[in-house]
Amino acid sequence: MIPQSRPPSQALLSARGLSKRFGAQTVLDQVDFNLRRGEAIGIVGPNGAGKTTLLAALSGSLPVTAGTIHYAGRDITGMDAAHRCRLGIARSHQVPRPFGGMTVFENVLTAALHGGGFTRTQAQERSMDAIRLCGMLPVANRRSESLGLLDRKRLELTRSLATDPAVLLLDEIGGGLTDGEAAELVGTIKALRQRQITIVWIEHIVHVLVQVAERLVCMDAGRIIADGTPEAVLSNQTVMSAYLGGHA
Ligand SMILES: Nc1ncnc2c1ncn2[C@@H]1O[C@H](COP(=O)(O)OP(=O)(O)OP(=O)(O)O)[C@@H](O)[C@H]1O
Repeated sequence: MIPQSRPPSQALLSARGLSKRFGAQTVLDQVDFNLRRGEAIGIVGPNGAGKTTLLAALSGSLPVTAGTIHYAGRDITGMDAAHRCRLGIARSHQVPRPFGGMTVFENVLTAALHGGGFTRTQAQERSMDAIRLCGMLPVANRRSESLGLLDRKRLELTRSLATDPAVLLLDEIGGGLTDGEAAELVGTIKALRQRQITIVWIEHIVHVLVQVAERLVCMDAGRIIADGTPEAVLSNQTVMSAYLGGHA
């Protein structure tokens, strides 16, 4: 028999029995999660469901209390975020965290050098490619602290892209955008998919999310309560009651 902690053979990234507790509070409760190469998954769920915590656990920025994570056939459960980033797992944060005192280009270059582990020449090329793809060229020489919210969110995406990820974990990069800006963002994410980047995207704006995600995962109270096509998940009774306030 295959041991429980081994990922299914087709999974690129796979979590088994993932739990995270903060003191007495269980924020992730025995989560199993599989991501196949090239997929685009949307993660939805009410506030406090554990979505950001799941992303943090997968990226390595938060150690888990229990469970295992495998990536490309390797157990990465104890590996830190920097190491996982070099292996191809990049994360953008819900609250943008640009390096102050640096331009947009310098921010992106720093990510490519230190997150991606590239040589300076490679890092410059990767940075320019990511900046172009994310529409940041007009602001490339601006100080990051002078950017508005939209550009700071774009910078988060650009920095993670510059590390040359195989898996991109995106946390609410669409919040607060106008319809036109959201359409631009969808265009960018679709371009990333054409580059075979696997995407996990937490987003409250579901009509934007489903333009990219072919699979939705819904979380509530630290558990995955639905996983399937957007149509199936969004019409699921348990999902509807979770959004209306009752836990499944
Ligand atoms: N560092 C922490 N210490 C203590 N509790 C935490 C910590 N981080 C998150 N939590 C708690 O864990 C729960 C899940 O938080 P998380 O941010 O993962 O939810 P979420 O689904 O991403 O919510 P939202 O949609 O509001 O961003 C919340 O109750 C939150 O208060």
